[in-house]
Amino acid sequence: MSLMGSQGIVSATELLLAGAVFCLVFLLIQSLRQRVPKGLQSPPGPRGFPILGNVLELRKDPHLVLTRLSRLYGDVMEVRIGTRPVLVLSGLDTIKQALVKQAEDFLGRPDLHSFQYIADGKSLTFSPDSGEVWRARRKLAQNALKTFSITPSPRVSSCCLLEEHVSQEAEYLVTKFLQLMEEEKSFDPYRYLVVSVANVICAMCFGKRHDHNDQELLSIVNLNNEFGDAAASGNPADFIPLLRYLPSRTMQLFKDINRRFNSFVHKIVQEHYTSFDKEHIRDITDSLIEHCQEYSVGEDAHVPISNKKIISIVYDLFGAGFDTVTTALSWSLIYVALYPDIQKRIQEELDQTIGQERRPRLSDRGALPYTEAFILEMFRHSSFVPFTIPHSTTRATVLNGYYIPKDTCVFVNQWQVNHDEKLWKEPSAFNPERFLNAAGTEVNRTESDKVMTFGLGKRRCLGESIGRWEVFLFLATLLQQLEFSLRPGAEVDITPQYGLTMKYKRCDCFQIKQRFPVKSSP
Ligand code: HEM
Repeated sequence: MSLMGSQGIVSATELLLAGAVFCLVFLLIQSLRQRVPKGLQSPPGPRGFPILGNVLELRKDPHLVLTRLSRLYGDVMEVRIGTRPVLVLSGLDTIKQALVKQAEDFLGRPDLHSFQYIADGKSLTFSPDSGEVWRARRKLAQNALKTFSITPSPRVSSCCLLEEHVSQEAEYLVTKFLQLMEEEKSFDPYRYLVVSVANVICAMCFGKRHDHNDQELLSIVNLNNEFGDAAASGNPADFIPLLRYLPSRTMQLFKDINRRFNSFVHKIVQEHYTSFDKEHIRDITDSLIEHCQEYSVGEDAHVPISNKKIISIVYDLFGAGFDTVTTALSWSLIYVALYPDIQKRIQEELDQTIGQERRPRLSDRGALPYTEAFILEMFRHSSFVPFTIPHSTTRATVLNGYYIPKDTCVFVNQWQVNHDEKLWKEPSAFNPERFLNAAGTEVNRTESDKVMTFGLGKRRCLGESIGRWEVFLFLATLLQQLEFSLRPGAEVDITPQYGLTMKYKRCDCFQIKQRFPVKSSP
């Protein structure tokens, strides 16, 4: 994620007010910047304007602008956003060097003003903490996700696991799309995808599925879109500190979105506290409450974590768990509709491997190389998460011979890696076969490991497995039963619109055909 955007990040009034005051501050900051040790140099980068830095260049499609600039300045480059220097990393080898080999140096999150409003400043994902408490919370989150996604146990029956939730929602979508097709002749699948995907993470986090017309859930899934837009169009106060003290529409909107999201989750958590029964752990929220009761602050000899910081993990999991997967699925559907031959090949593979008598299961994944290659190409080509969440250096370090001071904000350009001509033949072509071996029977792991979608290293996406499973199972279930196409003559624009996650312009131009009569799954 980056805090720049297509809508212009700073309003004219804010700029004028800021301009006069900050000339002085800028000069002061420049003089206070850490000195570069002898023999090393600062990363190169484009010259910016005083106060604004490179903001004007980065207003529109920053992932493309920074990719272009990286060709001029290299894989380690410095731009300035407002008064803040930002390190921009490109090139798979350089990014691996930073996030994997020098993981501890690049582990932090920047202390951005707006991040304190996410989960009341206790977000596992966005708060600047990257020490022992963050590690312990990340482990707790990983265990909770694992318990409620794949591993049947005496405490969690298989009906509560991811596969069952996804299968149930995918079946709902098949029925709904057929009904919409009869009523409206063409439709926009996004509205239904987002609620189905949200229902999966809701079931895991809160033990509850919502009706597709549930206004409360609909308002929350829409909030998530607004969150992505607001975060991506950036908060000027994050980069020009004194703007925090001036009224700002962008910041007000961002606070509002977070307040509404927090109160939705808070209410559910309170209900869980009231009905909690340690003999019957229903979902991730219960398992976190149980953890709070068993290891309250001070009792856990290793890392004391406050109850608030334990419970707020569910905010991160719920918040991160549906926009990303929905966006991946909506890109998948537009690609199969645009490339009917590719869709046919996936369906032939599904027919040969699974047939029509039963529904796809997660265990089928390894036997469907073309479907997997398609999903990899969807991730690569759309690169719908153009940047990771910003990182920050935890100490002064050296990368590719350049000196990087402590607390430097770092943007990692995933889009650049996925479209790098040095890594990919014809990167702008959509071609799943690039991921298959010559016989077309196996996914080539050297190629698939080059795709950057979930970040890398210690901050790598915590829900990566779940995200990949969900995309696979939703897609396989939909394509087994339905053939997707676009309404003849429909004008579709799939240019990604810049945001936290990039989407194409929504359109109600999808059509479907049932491939064979629906049978219930054994
Ligand atoms: C296709 C689906 C998904 C994509 C493409 C995706 C992508 C990402 C990316 C790029 C990051 C930032 C990594 C970094 O900063 O270096 C991230 C972080 C994260 N993701 Fe995902 N994600 C997906 C699904 C999920 C799901 C389903 C969950 C939870 C259920 C989840 C939970 C998280 C969390 C908690 C973090 C923060 C990790 C940390 O800061 O330590 N994600 N994800």
